[in-house]
Amino acid sequence: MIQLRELHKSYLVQGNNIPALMGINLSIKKGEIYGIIGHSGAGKSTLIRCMNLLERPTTGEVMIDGVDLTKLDDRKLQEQRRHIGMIFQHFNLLSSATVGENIAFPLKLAKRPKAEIKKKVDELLKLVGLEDHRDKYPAQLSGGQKQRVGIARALANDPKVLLCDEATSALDPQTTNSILALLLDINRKLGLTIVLITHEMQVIRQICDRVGVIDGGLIVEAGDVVEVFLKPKHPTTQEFVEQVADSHELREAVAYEKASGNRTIARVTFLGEQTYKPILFQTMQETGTVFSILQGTISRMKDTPYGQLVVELEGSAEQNSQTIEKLRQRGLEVEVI
Ligand SMILES: Nc1ncnc2c1ncn2[C@@H]1O[C@H](COP(=O)(O)OP(=O)(O)OP(=O)(O)O)[C@@H](O)[C@H]1O
Repeated sequence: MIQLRELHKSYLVQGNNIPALMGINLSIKKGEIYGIIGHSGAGKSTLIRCMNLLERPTTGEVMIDGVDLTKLDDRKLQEQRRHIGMIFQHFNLLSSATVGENIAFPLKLAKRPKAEIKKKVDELLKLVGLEDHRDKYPAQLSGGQKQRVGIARALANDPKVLLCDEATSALDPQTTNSILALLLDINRKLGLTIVLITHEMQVIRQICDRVGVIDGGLIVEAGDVVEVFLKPKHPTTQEFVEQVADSHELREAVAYEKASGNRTIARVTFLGEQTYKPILFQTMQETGTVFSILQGTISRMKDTPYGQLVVELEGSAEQNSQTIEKLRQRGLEVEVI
């Protein structure tokens, strides 16, 4: 649905070219939720704004559903932009218009008939759960409700793609969850392709299918969320994964245990169905190994359950390596740390 090829963007600041994107190649499939994560200044906003040419790339291609936006004249670009909805961190609502009028705005711009606009606004209010707020003004709404208006307005022209620019960064954790749940619901109901940028791994873990990590204007790692999350390779990715992994406490526990003897400590990863099976306990029983758990997580990445246990094996060296071998044979990922 979206292909970015060799995308470069520099800003001219006081006569100097400041590079923000340095050759981005990215392919986003129809119907998926693709997350782009990066630190402040990495180029996230520039990248997402290049996807609808709010920001014109210096060089490179922006293909949306087979059309290269960089090659279009202004009129054709306006037309194509109707297929791309966008929501923003600070909502960007018209403060002097009601909720209903904000949602109707893009339909009026597209010169849709009145009856059609009313029907569409009704549908969208229902979709985002704001049926009772049609005549309120943005100032009378909570942050979460404002973002729901932003989402409804972005969907008014039935876009193929929804771009989300830090859409939950101004919201508290509970409201963030409800907006992410709404985005997931819309993605499933409408088959809409969603691209979101964020600096929070939690957002990626909750709703994205795939993720790209941006650092210094380049995608430094990309892949399925499950893969990238469980085996982060690039140091920046590792930092983001640590945000949600209690790594500090773990490092302390591992250091303490290692200091007190020649122990084997392993991180065992369970994925999908394996997560709820007693594979670890059974294997330890078979090899007669005693173990203790230093840290454990059982959670989900979107629809995929996973578990990660850090265990200390207290058997003989032979028992421990036999245990590790058997766990691997049974399909678990085991990393000795
Ligand atoms: N309009 C602009 N003029 C000049 N430089 C800009 C402009 N917008 C962004 N930049 C620069 O481009 C680089 C990337 O900025 P960008 O806003 O895309 O990063 P970001 O990852 O979205 O950061 P943040 O999360 O802080 O918004 C930064 O060095 C920034 O200073």
